[in-house]
Amino acid sequence: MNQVGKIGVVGGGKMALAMVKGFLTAGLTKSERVIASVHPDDKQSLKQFEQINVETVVENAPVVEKSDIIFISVKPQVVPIILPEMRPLSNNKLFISIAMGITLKVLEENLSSEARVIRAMPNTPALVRSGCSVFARGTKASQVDGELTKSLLAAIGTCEEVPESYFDAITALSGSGPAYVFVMIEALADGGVRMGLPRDLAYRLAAQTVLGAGQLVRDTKEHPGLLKDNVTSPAGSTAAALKVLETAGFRGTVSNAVEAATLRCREISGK
Ligand SMILES: NC(=O)C1=CN([C@@H]2O[C@H](COP(=O)(O)OP(=O)(O)OC[C@H]3O[C@@H](n4cnc5c(N)ncnc54)[C@H](OP(=O)(O)O)[C@@H]3O)[C@@H](O)[C@H]2O)C=CC1
Ligand SMILES: O=C(O)[C@@H]1CCC=N1
Repeated sequence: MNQVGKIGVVGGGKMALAMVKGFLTAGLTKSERVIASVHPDDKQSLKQFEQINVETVVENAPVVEKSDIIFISVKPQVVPIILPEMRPLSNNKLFISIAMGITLKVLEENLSSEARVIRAMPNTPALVRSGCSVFARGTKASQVDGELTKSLLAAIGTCEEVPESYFDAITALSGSGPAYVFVMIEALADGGVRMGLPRDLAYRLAAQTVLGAGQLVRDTKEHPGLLKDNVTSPAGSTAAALKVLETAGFRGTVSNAVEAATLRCREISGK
């Protein structure tokens, strides 16, 4: 635990809170070694950081000054506002930006030339240490910085180093992906309720079904199509359901959703 320096969070919102709670649950750091800037208007985040005994401040400067590793977790539109504030304090600090669409080039150009910068893309299941994250290193970030980032993000799920060119598609797939899956879980449960199940049972079964199906793909490494075939009995109920999904363009719709999110990331990146 001692090797992880003091962690700062600039923009203590939903994703930052999920990560910090994950770090604390993983025993990677202690609440007194974390500091977060939280907007006074974001009363909910303020309360939640206070509940986990993390020091909160309204200014970003003290976060940078007091920390070794600083997570940039404001919305992409706010990044150009906060980088100039942080620049004079950013020498020799490690910055890990999780902001959608904000490139390493933009981060490096707007922080001190001595700042070490990493771009990461986590997702909200980090809260329960089942997230998946990727990261890419900037020009000044060393292999040791990469290993440190990996140790932090791997404590809250899986973590891989990837080329930065993958980031827009990854943001669209795994960054935003939990939202698509939550819609799926809600829809599965709604269907069950429509067919007469109690709501709480329907949510429990829907959540466990998604979790189990994901684990089956991950652990067996079988093709998802084969696993789908294993569920689908000839002239059975699954085949009847799949016909409805295929007729409605389920696959194409999900795939198009990933494309739409990727294009939005590219737009933010100015590509
Ligand atoms: N949510 C997710 O699943 C994921 C999000 N991300 C990225 O994480 C970042 C944050 O997203 P998310 O947590 O959802 O958003 P939130 O809006 O919950 O968090 C951002 C926080 O930054 C605060 N803020 C606004 N302006 C400033 C400022 N000038 N200085 C300091 N803090 C400020 C906001 O306050 P206020 O609300 O008052 O404006 C808010 O509390 C985004 O860049 C997003 O792309 C990445 C992966 C997944
Ligand atoms: O919706 C967004 O812009 C962010 C990026 C990934 C998840 N949430």
